[in-house]
Amino acid sequence: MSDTAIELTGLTKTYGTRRGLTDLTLQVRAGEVFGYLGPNGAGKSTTIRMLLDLIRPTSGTARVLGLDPRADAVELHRRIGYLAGDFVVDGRQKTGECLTFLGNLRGGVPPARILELAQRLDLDLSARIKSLSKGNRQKVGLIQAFMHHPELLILDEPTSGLDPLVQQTFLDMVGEARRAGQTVFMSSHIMSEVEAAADRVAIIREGRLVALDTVADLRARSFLQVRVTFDAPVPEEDFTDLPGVTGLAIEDRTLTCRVDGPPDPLIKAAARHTVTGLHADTPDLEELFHTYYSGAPSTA
Ligand SMILES: Nc1ncnc2c1ncn2[C@@H]1O[C@H](COP(=O)(O)OP(=O)(O)OP(=O)(O)O)[C@@H](O)[C@H]1O
Repeated sequence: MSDTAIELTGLTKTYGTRRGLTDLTLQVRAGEVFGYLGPNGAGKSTTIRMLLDLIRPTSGTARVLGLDPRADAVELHRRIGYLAGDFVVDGRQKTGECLTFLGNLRGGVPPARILELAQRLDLDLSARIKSLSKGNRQKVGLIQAFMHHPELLILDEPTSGLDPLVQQTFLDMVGEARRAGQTVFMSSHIMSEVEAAADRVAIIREGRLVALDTVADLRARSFLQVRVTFDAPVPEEDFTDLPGVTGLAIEDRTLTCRVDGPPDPLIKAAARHTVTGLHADTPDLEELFHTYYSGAPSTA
């Protein structure tokens, strides 16, 4: 197998006069977990649909597992596990029947494998699909994508509708796929879940690639929003001029600020008082995008 799982060159899709995706060039290496991030309408599903030949590029090319999504569609669909952003299946079927049917289309999947995944995700295989909640339907989508151990998993918003416990199970499954040498390309608009799973991340906005980096480097360029609460009001001068600290605001017993780089100076300054609460958040995707556009993070 080649060491490139997905190769996109100048990939462009327009819908009439509407922009879908503009001149996207990137490579996903075989064996990596690749996070594809962007806000609603950024072009994530448009990209993914072109990988599966569900829609065709206006210009540019996509190669998937070294093959052409159009000419080699049959072979590719066998070697890929795909979860659509709008995963739909026949609602009259029972989940188990549906998964067995989809497994047979892929050359047969042992019932024990389906059962194992259903148990891990806590999905009732005897329930009718139409009676399932959104999250439970999503589990059916995940199982059908993973069950045949595909070389490449293409997952469009895989954790949509899942509760935190199941999200964690999903992340474990991604980790196992990676250790088994499978490649995972997953889209999301939630930075934290991609951070937890991905080796590298691409960020798209308005149809264009705005960042492509390892998660570690993205995180290093990120910052923390910090809130510290104390048992008594604290003087502002104890916290001014701390390295990396900006946007400092102290109201009564609560301090909020932004920290770029190591939080150590702030933590040490705070520790001179009695800390009753500490909350540190990485910025959401929207804020991080802002850093790529203006060169300066927003201080929301
Ligand atoms: N069939 C279509 N006809 C016209 N415009 C479309 C079509 N599909 C997508 N678009 C437009 O292309 C752009 C990208 O949409 P796309 O669905 O790829 O975004 P996305 O990143 O997957 O967003 P989301 O997170 O909301 O699913 C949007 O402006 C959207 O309105």
